[in-house]
Amino acid sequence: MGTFRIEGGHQLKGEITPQGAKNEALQILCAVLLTAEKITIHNIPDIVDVNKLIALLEDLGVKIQKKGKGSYTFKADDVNLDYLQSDQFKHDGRGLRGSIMLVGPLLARFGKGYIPKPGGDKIGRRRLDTHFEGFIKLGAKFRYNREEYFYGVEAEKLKGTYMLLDEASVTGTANILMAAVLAEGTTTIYNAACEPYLQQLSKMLVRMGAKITGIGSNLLKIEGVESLGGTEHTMLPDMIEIGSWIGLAAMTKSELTIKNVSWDDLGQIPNAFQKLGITVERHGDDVYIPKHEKGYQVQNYIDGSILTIADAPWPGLTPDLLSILLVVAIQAKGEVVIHQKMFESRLFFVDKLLDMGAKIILCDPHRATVIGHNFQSTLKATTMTSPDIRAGVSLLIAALSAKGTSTIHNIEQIDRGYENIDERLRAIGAKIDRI
Ligand SMILES: CC(=O)N[C@H]1[C@@H](OP(=O)(O)OP(=O)(O)OC[C@H]2O[C@@H](n3ccc(=O)[nH]c3=O)[C@H](O)[C@@H]2O)O[C@H](CO)[C@@H](O)[C@@H]1O
Ligand SMILES: C=C(OP(=O)(O)O)C(=O)O
Repeated sequence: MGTFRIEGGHQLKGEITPQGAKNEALQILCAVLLTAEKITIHNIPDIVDVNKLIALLEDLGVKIQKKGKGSYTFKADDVNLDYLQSDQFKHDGRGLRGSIMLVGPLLARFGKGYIPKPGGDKIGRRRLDTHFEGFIKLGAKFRYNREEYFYGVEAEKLKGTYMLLDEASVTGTANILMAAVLAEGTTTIYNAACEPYLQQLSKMLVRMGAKITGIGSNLLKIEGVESLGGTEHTMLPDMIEIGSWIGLAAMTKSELTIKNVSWDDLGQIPNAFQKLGITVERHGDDVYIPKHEKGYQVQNYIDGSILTIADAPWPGLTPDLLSILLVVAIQAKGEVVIHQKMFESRLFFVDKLLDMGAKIILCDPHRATVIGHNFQSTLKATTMTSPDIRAGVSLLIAALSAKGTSTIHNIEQIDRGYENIDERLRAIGAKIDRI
């Protein structure tokens, strides 16, 4: 188990460039299975989950060449479907959430897709019904081995149809979309998720020859084609990382420039931090956070009632930033309710923040009320364990703002999604060591 040692209480300064988006990378990498032609991808983040998926593709027989930092070519012209029944696949496929999106492309191109129950954050129930209901609607036969937690779908030829998803699942929409592009006839997906990750995937599929309309909306129309060709794709910057650095800057009273953020793809993210009173300035395509010498004051609603920050499917606020917004609220002036609607076990990490001296009431598993210190009291350093990727980074931000030296164990959770985080934070003045 890896550990970070963090000496808190230092202001940071400088520029930080976000990595390529983790959740986009997981979709885009699975899409390479849809064609026998070469696909070139740039800005792939060097993080544990993505590297695990690249290794899975390699084990499936995809020819992979590294062309430079973050740039790879992929050629899936000789896929080894037997690997899908191997014990190694049953073990390795479990290692991350994103592996679930191998199923749609495999089903579409080869008529069968299998996956063990995928991993990812333990943040509450993470069901897969939406994915498999979609495949069944397209004509696939579904089977599930309860003993091995092994899912499978098979179909000679998928047939386009209309479907209304039971929820706007991000990976579910990507999976069904990747199956539908090679189905016979027209598929309509209503209540589709439309995060920038999905917009990017859709645009890539169109460049490969797919016929998709409604990109960016919750109504996708896909006219199936016989086959797809190669393309080149560049990942957007990771919006969750960008949000993490905004929170870090405010909480440590640091002046920070976050470079090349693709501002127009950030949706509600700047707005959510601004509601906490944080100055988030657009400088070209950079985010500039000035030093918050006098702190930041939570904005109430027009009628004076207490602010609630809640997640929602895109274009609502992503749930992946709520843990970070919660931590940043600890030093705000005022009160805020953080409502994590999607996941039921994602707020339990507040216990560690209470140990550090934060004023938080966990109202129920989904809601926490934070009463800000307005920097009148500093958090105390402590020893903690990272329960999931975003809670891990939130604890890291808390530790960097705290008085004294903290330790965070189980940092593998953080490495799952943040590239070389210790080195990049040291470059802007953080005192952090990997021990
Ligand atoms: C690899 C990857 O891309 N992971 C992301 C993906 O996970 P993932 O695709 O697994 O998450 P889903 O979008 O399927 O759903 C996440 C949770 O939200 C609930 N839900 C979802 C949609 C909805 O309209 N209402 C609702 O309550 C689901 O029941 C589930 O508990 O999307 C999540 C939601 O943005 C993010 O937290 C994850 O980082
Ligand atoms: C929940 C997350 O990731 P995953 O879906 O990969 O567990 C996340 O990125 O915050």
